[in-house]
Amino acid sequence: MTIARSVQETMRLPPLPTIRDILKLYRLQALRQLSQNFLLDQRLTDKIVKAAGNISNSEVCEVGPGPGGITRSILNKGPSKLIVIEKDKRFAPALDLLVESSHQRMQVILGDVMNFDMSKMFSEDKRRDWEDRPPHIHIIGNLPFSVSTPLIIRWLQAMSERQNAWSYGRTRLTLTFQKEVGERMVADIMSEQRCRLSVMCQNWCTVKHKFIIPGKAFVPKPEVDVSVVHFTPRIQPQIPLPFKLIEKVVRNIFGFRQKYSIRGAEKLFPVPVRQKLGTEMYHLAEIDPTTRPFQLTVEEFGRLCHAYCKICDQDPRLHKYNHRAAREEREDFDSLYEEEQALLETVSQTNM
Ligand SMILES: C[S@@+](CC[C@H](N)C(=O)[O-])C[C@H]1O[C@@H](n2cnc3c(N)ncnc32)[C@H](O)[C@@H]1O
Repeated sequence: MTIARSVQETMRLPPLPTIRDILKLYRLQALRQLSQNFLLDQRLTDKIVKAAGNISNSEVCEVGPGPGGITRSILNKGPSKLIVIEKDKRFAPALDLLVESSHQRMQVILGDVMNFDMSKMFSEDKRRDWEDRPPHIHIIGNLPFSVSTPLIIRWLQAMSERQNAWSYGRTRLTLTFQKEVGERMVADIMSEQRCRLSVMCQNWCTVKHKFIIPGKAFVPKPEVDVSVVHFTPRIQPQIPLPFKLIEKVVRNIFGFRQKYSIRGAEKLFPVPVRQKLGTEMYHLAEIDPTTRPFQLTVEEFGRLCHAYCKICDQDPRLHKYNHRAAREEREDFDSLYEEEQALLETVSQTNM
């Protein structure tokens, strides 16, 4: 037996009441309004933790531990430290029981992970350069879907800015999502599921769809099945531009999924110059305007983002243009383009 393995063996949890017993003991009912569903089957919680890779001697943050099913599987794998972040205070006694059994390795934070800053949460000696191999830090969690999807968008932005847990380097994530959402995250071009989320996730991460957990494995049973997805941040994003800019271009282009992609891209510009600048953007990017959004690779989205930047740099007011807010701003903005509009009208009259 290797030394590492024997350390891991001594780190295993002592016999404990089952999660089902814990739920009974502390009268923990899943709250529907918080979309709580618990995993009671240890083979499944072990499988989620296995999907994270080798976590022994690593520092782990579990988000949304609830009564602690996945938490136990994590502790049994011998991490040097486990910090759990749970919003619902009712789970504190069940989690404290694990703290006592964990050889001082576990800490509970009662709070909302959405606004939690992890930039000082792990040990300093775990920090790695971004270009180096990922640090021995992992984030694992089975959160409600209403939290996990907005959270991953927020974390992609943090990753792009190397903030939060990504100030330690390329921290990996293993998270659950509604099955359809997990499939979208890994969807390739031409696939039915290809969408904004596919491009955003794949731009900053290598994304792996690990496996599906049937809804019936949870208590209470949700309506849908669940995907376990693993993310490793890329050393270089495929599109090396600011998060907000990429998000804006990708969101607009996917605004009309079944139409020519230029239709969504035109919405990036105010009405009077929409067609002209949309055409210019596709010309600069050397993309066929009749391509549909789901046919565009991340690299092609990159060319479109660069072309959009170039056009905005000629008139920086364009950077701020947002067609959704345009109803209120239209008068203001359109007046900026009055001259151009007049010019366009003159040109079209001359051509008639
Ligand atoms: C779907 S349950 C899963 C519980 C447990 N991980 C399991 O697999 O059995 C989600 C858990 O996340 C917690 N949670 C929900 N929103 C949260 C947030 N914003 N921050 C931290 N925890 C949250 C819930 O209270 C609940 O315990």
